[in-house]
Amino acid sequence: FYFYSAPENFNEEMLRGKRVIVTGASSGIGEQMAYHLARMEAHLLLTARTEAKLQKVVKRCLELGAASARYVSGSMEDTTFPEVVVKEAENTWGGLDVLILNHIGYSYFNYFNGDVGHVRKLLEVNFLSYVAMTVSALPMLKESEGSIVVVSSVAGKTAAPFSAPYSATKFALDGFFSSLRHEFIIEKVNVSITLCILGYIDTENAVRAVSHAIRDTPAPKEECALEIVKSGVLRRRELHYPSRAVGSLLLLRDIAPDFLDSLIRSSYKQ
Ligand SMILES: NC(=O)C1=CN([C@@H]2O[C@H](COP(=O)(O)OP(=O)(O)OC[C@H]3O[C@@H](n4cnc5c(N)ncnc54)[C@H](OP(=O)(O)O)[C@@H]3O)[C@@H](O)[C@H]2O)C=CC1
Ligand SMILES: CC(C)CCC[C@@H](C)[C@H]1CC[C@H]2[C@@H]3C(=O)C=C4C[C@@H](O)CC[C@]4(C)[C@H]3CC[C@]12C
Repeated sequence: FYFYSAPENFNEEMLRGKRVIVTGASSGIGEQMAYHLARMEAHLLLTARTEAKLQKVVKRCLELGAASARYVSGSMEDTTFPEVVVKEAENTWGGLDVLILNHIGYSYFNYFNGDVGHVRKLLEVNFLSYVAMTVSALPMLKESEGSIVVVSSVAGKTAAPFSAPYSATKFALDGFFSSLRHEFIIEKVNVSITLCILGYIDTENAVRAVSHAIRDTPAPKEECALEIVKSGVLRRRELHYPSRAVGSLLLLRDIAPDFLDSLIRSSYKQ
């Protein structure tokens, strides 16, 4: 169906020697992706703000078998930082195979408080920096016929309460990257774009933010991270994880949107 052939089955050797950038790799799902990629013997460039955490993750990646692992620390609130990260990859590897965009800025989980400045900042960190990373990395990705992986959420396909700014940034990713995917196909640019639609995952930050308010049991971050890596390498269009829960949610969204909305509200503790 696509003009390029996408492999059917995943094999860990597909990552051996591949040059991969992972953003938001100091904790949560990004950290777990780094460990999977390390086991698969990829070259890693990790980024996030906290240098001390990145040092520990890099050390662990080297122990796990990464072909190489380094980090560059900085904040995606800084509009020059995306290019700094990509330049680091260019200088060390002279190319890039996979760009995994995963970081998010801090969101409060509550009624929208009218703080427009927060929305602006979150759009910069969660959305515009993804665009800037893609623009900088695209020449190398075209050259390698590589892959872009964009980590989003069910909140980027259907809205839930207490996450208005966050949800807006995730919807923006879908609009931008799904449009770009069309253009790549039209222009025969052989760079895949995988949008990852995740449900509630058991990362420390997410559990701290929502466990008091949400009844659901979160899915494991280790398995989630592996599924993201696999779907990117297999050049899938979208990943739905956990697959049944996200699948039913999206089906309901299209056939019974009011019912889905009431289900979502009833999953919140009163
Ligand atoms: N956990 C969940 O329930 C769900 C998560 N997702 C998505 O999965 C992805 C990962 O989420 P999760 O692992 O839970 O998140 P975490 O909060 O665990 O990790 C976020 C990462 O982003 C980094 N980060 C935070 N602020 C900035 C900044 N200003 N500039 C650069 N990096 C920054 C953090 O490191 P540092 O603080 O050192 O900068 C950290 O490495 C996100 O895209 C999220 O939207 C989607 C659905 C559900
Ligand atoms: C049918 C229902 C069970 C489905 C409802 C699922 C809703 C409630 C779940 C699914 C995705 C979840 C959000 C998410 O994507 C990531 C984060 C970032 C974290 O740092 C703070 C919490 C936050 C905003 C989650 C909040 C709760 C969300 C909206």
